[in-house]
Amino acid sequence: MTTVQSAYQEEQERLTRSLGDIKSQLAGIGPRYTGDDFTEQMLDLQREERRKRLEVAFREPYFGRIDFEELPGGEQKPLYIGKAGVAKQGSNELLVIDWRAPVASLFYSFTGGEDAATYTAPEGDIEGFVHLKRNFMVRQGELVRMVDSYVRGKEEESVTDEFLLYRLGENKDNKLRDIVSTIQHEQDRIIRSERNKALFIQGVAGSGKTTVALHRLAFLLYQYADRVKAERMIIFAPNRMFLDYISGVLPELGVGDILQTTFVDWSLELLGHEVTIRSASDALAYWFEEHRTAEEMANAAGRIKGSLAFKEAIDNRIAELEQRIVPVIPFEPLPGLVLKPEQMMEWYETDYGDETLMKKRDRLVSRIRRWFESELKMRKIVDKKLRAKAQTKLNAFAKKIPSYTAPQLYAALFQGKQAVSVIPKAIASATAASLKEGQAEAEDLAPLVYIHLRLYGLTIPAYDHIVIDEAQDYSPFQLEALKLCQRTPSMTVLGDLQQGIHAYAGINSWTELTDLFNEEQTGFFELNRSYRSTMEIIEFANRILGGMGVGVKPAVPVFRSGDPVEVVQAEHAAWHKQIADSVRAWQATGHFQTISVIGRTAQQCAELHEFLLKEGFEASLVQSKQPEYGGGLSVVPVYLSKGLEFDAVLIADAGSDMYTPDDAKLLYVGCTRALHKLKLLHRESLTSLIKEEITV
Ligand SMILES: Nc1ncnc2c1ncn2[C@@H]1O[C@H](COP(=O)(O)OP(=O)(O)OP(=O)(O)O)[C@@H](O)[C@H]1O
Repeated sequence: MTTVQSAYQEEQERLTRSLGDIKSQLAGIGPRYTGDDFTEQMLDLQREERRKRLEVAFREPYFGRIDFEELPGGEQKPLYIGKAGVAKQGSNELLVIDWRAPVASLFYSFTGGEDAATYTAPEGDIEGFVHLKRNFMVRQGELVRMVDSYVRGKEEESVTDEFLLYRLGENKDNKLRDIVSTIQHEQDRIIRSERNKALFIQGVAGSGKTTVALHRLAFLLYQYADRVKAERMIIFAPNRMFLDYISGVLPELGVGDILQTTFVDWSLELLGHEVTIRSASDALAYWFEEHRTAEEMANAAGRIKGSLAFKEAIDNRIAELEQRIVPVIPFEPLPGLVLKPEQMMEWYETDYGDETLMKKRDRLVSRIRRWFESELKMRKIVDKKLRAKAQTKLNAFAKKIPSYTAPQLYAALFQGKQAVSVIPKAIASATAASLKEGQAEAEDLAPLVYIHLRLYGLTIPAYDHIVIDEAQDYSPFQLEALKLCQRTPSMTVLGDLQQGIHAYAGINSWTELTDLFNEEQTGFFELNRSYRSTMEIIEFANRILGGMGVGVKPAVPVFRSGDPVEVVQAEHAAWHKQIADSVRAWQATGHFQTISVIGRTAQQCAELHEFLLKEGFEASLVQSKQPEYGGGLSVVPVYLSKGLEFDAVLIADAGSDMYTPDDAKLLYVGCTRALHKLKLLHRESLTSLIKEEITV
């Protein structure tokens, strides 16, 4: 038997022993408690937590091993690393170390070399030699793959990326997956970054931004278990379908209860549904079903309403309102009974210091009412008529102390002479008209939420951590609103400017968002390696953006080669048939689990979908309101494909009439969805965004 074979056998035996241990621990947990005793219920919850951890461990106890010799004088020890830490039955000795534990960081940060490696533990930096770094793949209790990526003294034999390449070469189903076994060093730095920061991540398509953010949540919950609670964490994603797509990762990492929502849904809830929103699909249709120029996007209402200039105008308006809260005239409900403005100001300033504006206002009104009641009592005013008259005066006086809901104050910003000057007249009057009907646009939500929070404060517990995915589509104003929902900034904000297809609402530069935080509260990371697609696909997609000029950083592919990208001219009459033939040929290989036909508009996709159904394909049509992503064969409008990925992608029509020079980001998004296979058809001449014809 060779050394490799015997090592493999030893590992298989250890695996079998570990699984046996975990199984018997699971069996020992016993049935669930269903009685009324509170202590028992608490104990039951703890047992359930443990059961879940053990179940995760039973599926795949560990994926890595690192042999570490702590200096000075420590023993060389094998450490097995898995998704959930497990102690040996009846002992404190660890069978599996949680991937988030300090020592496990070595598994991700160590990239070879004979020098001592270091990791940071609560007691300080720990130094030592790494002797072995081994990757495993365990399926149904069997060791199916074992790769040594580092063996001390035999570095020439180390194969750093083999395991990663194997994982990347696999097909994808309808859900994003965890990457604990192959987290890369540059990703690990982000995941393990300290808590009290607004962390910004600019990452190219497929660099693992979404995945990394989810792993970061799991890390924070582990590392700061006493200060961070899952129910006080929130993830903002672009739409419901995307939330469904990422929904498998956190449970697989043993994390539950994190609120996952869209900014629109969250805002409407916070505003108590006082406004309704024009459907997101209408806005998408406006921007994507017709050609819109870059200039139109740059001057869109969303950009202006999302700007800091608008926020400043609102801050000024709130400051003015505050000036008007305390009456400047005395209140005299009865002749000779006078409440002076100075007294009201004193109450306002000294008694309700930190409260929000409308709370202070309401307290002031209550205080005046209490003063009124006690004065009447003291003066023994019993005459009913006199009392009623005084009461009417009180009510009239209280009414004059301004009170606003967020929609009321917001609407006032667009009306008549009082309209704020930063909003162009046409936009102001359109907004005023919609608000009259109780309707708002998505871009009105950030200012509305901001006003609501400034007037009434947060009525839910402040968030411990906020994740914002696809943050290039967020305005500075949205972040300002979210900042009010945290005690200290603790955010992970991720996106890719190169995929900023919603430029009518988002940012052009990260500084628009990073400038909202103090420098010491901010961290900025870039991820330039792309893990999703083959080299051929990434290089092809990079060339689409290449024409955009300065500031565009090309994605760096992992060395994973696949088929060349195909660009094929289609005859008008044969276009449909060519689409069906391509899909059929891909399906026939049996290599691809998810295939997407990506169209330019929702209408084109609906037609293609109908055609594919007629041809006998089982295909789903992705639409903007969709709550779920089903995998398999799907037809997707390009602007809804962002964030998703498919084994094979067919860009249905990359003609010059479909993708104008302004649509580079859109086409880039479409092409970078493909993992293994990318093909583009075009009926008219090929879009000028693709410089060279790669035809087969
Ligand atoms: N370290 C890794 N090991 C294995 N797979 C990885 C790794 N990092 C990323 N991936 C894979 O790369 C793909 C892209 O990841 P993800 O969707 O998180 O990237 P993204 O940067 O958010 O992409 P995009 O901006 O294009 O939507 C996923 O299939 C993910 O599993």
